[in-house]
Amino acid sequence: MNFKNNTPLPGPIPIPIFGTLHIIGINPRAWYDKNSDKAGTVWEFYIGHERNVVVNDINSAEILCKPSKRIYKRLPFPSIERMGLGHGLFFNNNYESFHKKRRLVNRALGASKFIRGLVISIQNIFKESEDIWEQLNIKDGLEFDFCEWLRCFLTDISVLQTTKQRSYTVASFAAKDDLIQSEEAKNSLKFTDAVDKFFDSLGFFAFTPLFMQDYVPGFTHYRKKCERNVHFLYGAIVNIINKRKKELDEGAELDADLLDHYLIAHTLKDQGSDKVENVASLTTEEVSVLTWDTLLAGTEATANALCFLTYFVAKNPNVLAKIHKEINEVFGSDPNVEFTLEKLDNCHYIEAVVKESLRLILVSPYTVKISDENENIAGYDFPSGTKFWVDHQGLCNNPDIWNHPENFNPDRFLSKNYGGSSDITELQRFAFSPFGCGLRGCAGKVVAPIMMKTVKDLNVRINLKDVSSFS
Ligand code: HEM
Repeated sequence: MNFKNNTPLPGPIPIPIFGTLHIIGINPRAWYDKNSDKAGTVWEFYIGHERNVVVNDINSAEILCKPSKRIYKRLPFPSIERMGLGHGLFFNNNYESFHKKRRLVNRALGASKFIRGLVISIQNIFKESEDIWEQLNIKDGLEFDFCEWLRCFLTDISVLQTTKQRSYTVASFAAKDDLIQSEEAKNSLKFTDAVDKFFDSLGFFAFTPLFMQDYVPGFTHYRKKCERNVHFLYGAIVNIINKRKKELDEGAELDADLLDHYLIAHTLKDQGSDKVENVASLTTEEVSVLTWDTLLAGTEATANALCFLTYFVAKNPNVLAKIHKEINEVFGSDPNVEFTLEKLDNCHYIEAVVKESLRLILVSPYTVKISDENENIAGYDFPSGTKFWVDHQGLCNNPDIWNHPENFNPDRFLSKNYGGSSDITELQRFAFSPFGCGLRGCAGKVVAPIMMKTVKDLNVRINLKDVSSFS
């Protein structure tokens, strides 16, 4: 194993097979900060024998974040590609194929019919949650793991929007399985359980060198277990798609959700512009992988971001009071009022709260960019194929860019017209990167804040008591 390279950089000393993985420990951020403090703006570490370069300065980030065909590849997941999931969007590092899928996903997620449908689904599933709590006859309040509930809630929404299927994770969570007796509910729980397991395995797939996954007994056993889970999940998605294809062939009405969007893309039923360009429609396999990608990319990230948001709001009663005030002004006092996109657009303060929370703690603190050409970054020459880590958490919390970045201050994102102090500079606009950057930046970056706003507005109906103990 050879750790020599043309541009030696400071960084922890690697060992064969593990590289520097074994010393990262359970708090990768602390490890990262320690190395950055010691080594400065550019340093390196190794995943197995693969070199990874960390860059912390804004100029390097600007180069790596440019939307350019030169730097569009993300960290490869060879074992996931081996399972056939590399030709969708998230794990796709083939430019032509990625570009075709990305345009399609952008179009699907940006369609106003889709966004309106999403807002309605969120309200309906929230109402179900409220009904379940009522059925459980909860009078004096309910203590529950709010983040876990959010995760279930987001899972039900994402499954519905991407596969048209009802899942019952909220019901199962709130009722502790009592209300989940039907075959349909049991199957849906198996499906969402497999989704959870896939998330759990992602870290393993990303950071365990292929050699270890294939040849070191404990690791090989775990890889096989994860593969069985992927095959189950993938098979379930293919079944859903075949069923829907048949319904559409038999003349079923089109819905505004993602599945129908992918199924009719580039066919005669497609009202979008791509039809004109004579692009081939998607195969069942491609629709399955795209469904997989949008289901998985959106759920966990949004649920985690909402957990952080709730934490900050609970810790800042003055912010909660302002949210209540805005909701009363925009929606009135009737808790059953329908949420519309137009009304959500008027929630300027809540939008600022969402942004500030996304800035302060990032769901994905780093992204990895791989250049297809030689690059000169921070004064060093790097060969093509170098893996660069961009520190978005650092960009969003850099004291040279943000005034008191450690404070939770939604006013910094609220325009003066609405009582805030916002005067966001070009540099801040660039540095605000919770959704990553460049060609591979989050495909859900428009829809995610709308989801967060809707959920937050609805959540205000849950009385956050005893906020001091919220941790
Ligand atoms: C607050 C919620 C979310 C956060 C913080 C978030 C963050 C991110 C980040 C950091 C990336 C990687 C970007 C990069 O490599 O530069 C990403 C990719 C992606 N996200 Fe999100 N995301 C969120 C919600 C969503 C939602 C709701 C969807 C879709 C329904 C979605 C779909 C995607 C997809 C498809 C990709 C892969 C894009 C590509 O490879 O071209 N995300 N997201």
